[in-house]
Amino acid sequence: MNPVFVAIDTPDLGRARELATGLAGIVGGAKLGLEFFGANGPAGVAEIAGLGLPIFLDLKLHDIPNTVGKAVAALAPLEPAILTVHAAGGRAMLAAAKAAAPLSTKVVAVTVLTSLDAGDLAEAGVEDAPAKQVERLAALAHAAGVDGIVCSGEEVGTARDRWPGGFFVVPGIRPEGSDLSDQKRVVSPIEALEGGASVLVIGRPITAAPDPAAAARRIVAAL
Ligand SMILES: O=c1ccn([C@@H]2O[C@H](COP(=O)(O)O)[C@@H](O)[C@H]2O)c(=O)[nH]1
Repeated sequence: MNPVFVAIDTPDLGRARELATGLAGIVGGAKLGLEFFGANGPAGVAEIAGLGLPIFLDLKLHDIPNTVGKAVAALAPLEPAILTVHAAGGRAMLAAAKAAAPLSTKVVAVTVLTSLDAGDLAEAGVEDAPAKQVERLAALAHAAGVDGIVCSGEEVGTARDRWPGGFFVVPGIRPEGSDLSDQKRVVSPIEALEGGASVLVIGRPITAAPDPAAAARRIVAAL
């Protein structure tokens, strides 16, 4: 399977359609997140899904178990290949998400956002390093019965060792020479893959390139 999922972060349905059409056959799937969903809703997701790429619905749900379970049930007709929730929502919330998801959907728990470093965690009252917090939340996600986690490429190797059958989604991917933007824990595509990533989420290095298809081809060819 092609592990590259392109993050289509735009509120513009036409632009999303153009990217998904141009990248089908080059990448393995399309990730649609809050920006796209807020503007276009489930109908927009269904329209992009109709273009042929597997859909990763990255809504990072985080609420009480009943609310998250009902939200996942409401999203179930979209049958996303992957759906995110926040591991910090706790064991019962994670279990409720998994129970409400279609069998074909991988429910993955976001551990520590790749835009955060140790200083950011300390500001939120977490004194441990990101790697330790990822380890803790990965163990919780595993125990709760979801399919895997989202973490950075800096932690995926250890996480994979501890959960060999897990599904590991790695954003914060930056090919040599590309802008970090708001990402703080980044690795290259090949480092993420060699670390044990199941899916590489890559947004701006592809979508902000003058020729997104050529940028995606270069990344996939280097794996
Ligand atoms: O920890 C996380 C979780 C999710 N993301 C999402 O991945 C993409 C990354 O986009 P880039 O343009 O390649 O930075 C974006 O949609 C985020 O919402 C993440 O970056 N980190």
